[in-house]
Amino acid sequence: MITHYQLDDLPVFHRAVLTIGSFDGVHRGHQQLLARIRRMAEVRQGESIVITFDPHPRSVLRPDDDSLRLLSTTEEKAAFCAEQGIDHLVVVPFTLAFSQQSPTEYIEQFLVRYFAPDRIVIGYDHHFGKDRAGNVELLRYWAPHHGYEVVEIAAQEVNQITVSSTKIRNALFAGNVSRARSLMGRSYELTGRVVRGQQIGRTLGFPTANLQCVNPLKLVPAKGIYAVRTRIEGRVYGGMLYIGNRPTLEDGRGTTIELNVFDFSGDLYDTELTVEFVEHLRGDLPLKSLEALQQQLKRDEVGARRALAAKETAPAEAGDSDNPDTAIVILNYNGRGFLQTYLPTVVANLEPNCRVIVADNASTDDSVAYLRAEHPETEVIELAENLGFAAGYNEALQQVTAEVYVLLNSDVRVTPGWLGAVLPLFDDPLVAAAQPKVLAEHDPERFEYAGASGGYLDFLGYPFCRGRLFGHTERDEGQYDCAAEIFWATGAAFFVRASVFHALQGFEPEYFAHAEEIDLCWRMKRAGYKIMVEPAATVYHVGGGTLAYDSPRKAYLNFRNTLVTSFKNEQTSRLFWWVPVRLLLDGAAALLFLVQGKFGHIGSILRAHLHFYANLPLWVYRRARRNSEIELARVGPPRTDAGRVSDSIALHYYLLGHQRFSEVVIDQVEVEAGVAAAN
Ligand SMILES: Cc1cc2nc3c(=O)[nH]c(=O)nc-3n(C[C@H](O)[C@H](O)[C@H](O)COP(=O)(O)O)c2cc1C
Ligand SMILES: Nc1ncnc2c1ncn2[C@@H]1O[C@H](COP(=O)(O)OP(=O)(O)O)[C@@H](O)[C@H]1O
Repeated sequence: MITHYQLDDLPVFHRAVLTIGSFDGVHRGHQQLLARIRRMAEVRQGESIVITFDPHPRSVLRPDDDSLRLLSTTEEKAAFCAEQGIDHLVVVPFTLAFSQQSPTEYIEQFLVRYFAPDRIVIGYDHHFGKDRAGNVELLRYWAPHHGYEVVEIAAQEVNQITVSSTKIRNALFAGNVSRARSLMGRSYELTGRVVRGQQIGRTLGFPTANLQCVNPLKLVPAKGIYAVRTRIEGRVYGGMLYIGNRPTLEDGRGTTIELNVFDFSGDLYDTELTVEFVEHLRGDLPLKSLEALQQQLKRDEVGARRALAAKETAPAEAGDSDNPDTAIVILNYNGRGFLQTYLPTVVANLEPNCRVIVADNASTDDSVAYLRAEHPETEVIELAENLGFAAGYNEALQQVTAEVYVLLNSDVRVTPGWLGAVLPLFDDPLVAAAQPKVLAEHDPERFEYAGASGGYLDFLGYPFCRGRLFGHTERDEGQYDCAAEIFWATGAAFFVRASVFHALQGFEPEYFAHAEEIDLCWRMKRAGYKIMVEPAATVYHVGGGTLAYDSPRKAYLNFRNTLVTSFKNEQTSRLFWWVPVRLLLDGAAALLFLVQGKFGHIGSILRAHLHFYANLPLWVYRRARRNSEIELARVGPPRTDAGRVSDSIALHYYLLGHQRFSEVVIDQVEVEAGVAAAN
């Protein structure tokens, strides 16, 4: 490919097939369009030409607007167009005078004079010339006169390209460099010159090359720490990159970009380095001291090396869909009937980049035979024994590579668009888990017990939902249709970021079933992650499928596991008063069961407490181990306040007679889906 920067030096083109635009980032949408232009030129034995402008027209026409941020510099654009097999890139110097040509002058004095086009491929909404008065119609009008043909790019394709560019920018502003990569078809890059800093880095054992962006208009991703690659004298090195204003040092130098290169030593001052963003590791943090910063840097190095190694062995990047690589994993135990009814709804509502896996928990019915015969499109993982929900998923997910897992109960009917509504939440790298709205399959106007429109926690550690308090479920009248940051997402349809699931060692295996998702969400929130609900997606849950809601066994697991969950996750200072209060309240629940004649349930509470105390050493050990895992996985300050109320729902429900969520949580914090920023 030849890049031309001067109109007067252009060669004479033969049968030019040209397109005009800013092609910022030359992402997958652009790539498809460029491939078409190349093919058209080949068929006509002509030359493919991309015309673009530098500086960007917006910075000339609106010089006061400093919001313009570019995904690619002109040099990068040239490299990317060359990769697409384009013959010529013409970079037209954009000036005020150029913008003032009349539309017909633009056609005659610019397009026809310099390119003598055979074909002009142009978006349906393309405008040119003074006051943007020229359009596709005008190009068509002059076509017979000048002997070119106009090919209009349809609205749908143009819109897709625009939406893609916006998505990439938003992904980068949120630090989600993996998403940007899958939309762009290559990693995002930034080039900077190495300047001098305060020379503190070397004293910490981590010299950091301070980069000054070569092009000030280039988009700098969100503050945070990233695993990156860079090339120095022809060799590729891994490294970790910091973007932030160093809250630890409080030196008032504004935002800096600092790179520590692994396995390298040498003077980099005044050289130009290009970094390729591989993965977002965490957000910027104020640390207590330089020693704490040094410890954090050591942990970051471990994380960055792991991320770089994983990317090297990962399978090829996902196709041309926006969705993250997603695996819907259904854990099945003797649920052939449910599979037969509900799996077809999952298969029918799949979206690009999503696949279905059934993990069979050693069923004794003919589930596996049924799957093999009727659902050959579904992968099957056969577990050797029935490990329950928690350990079963831990085991199965060891065998599944994906960016997002959707853990789906076998008794859930999904609806069209459910994946497309929830998955974009994961553009925000701080979102670790999410759920759709869950309605009752057998009473579809009501919320379903497990999850409803998002899980919350009261100050004593009792869970409840938007749409369900204790046993009472509300009718869904759209009252909880806003997306929100919640405390826990239901295990019935649990969207979870795979890397965070594994970093926190998944579910607590001893739980067997019940409340394991609350515990995992709590740990994620303590590590700085967000848990979300997106009610624009709806699923219908049978519920009580494997264990009836009212069974003493369910009550036992419920009391036992919520006890353990609070014990492991509450702050140490709260534990002292919390245990006696909890005992008292569970005692009150036992009295209630006595009145209701549910004697089995009283036994459940007793057994739950006995089990808890008998295993106390295990829980003390687990608490310590989980705490250190959380510290290693930390991406920001804990987010345990969101979705937690500071009073008791038992008080609301039993003493004040409140049955609706909106009577307990008065000010719901509305969150627009997909725009929750990372930092
Ligand atoms: C991987 C990495 C992570 C960092 N994390 C933080 C951080 O969380 N908080 C902070 O204040 N500074 C952080 N820094 C910036 C350091 O404060 C800064 O690089 C160091 O003090 C060296 O500064 P110097 O280049 O001026 O010598 C980080 C730097 C790197 C390379
Ligand atoms: N592995 C490395 N990664 C980054 N910079 C390195 C490395 N080895 C040596 N250097 C040099 O050290 C400088 C950074 O050291 P540092 O003490 O942080 O000083 P400054 O505050 O000037 O950036 C870099 O600019 C580079 O010249």
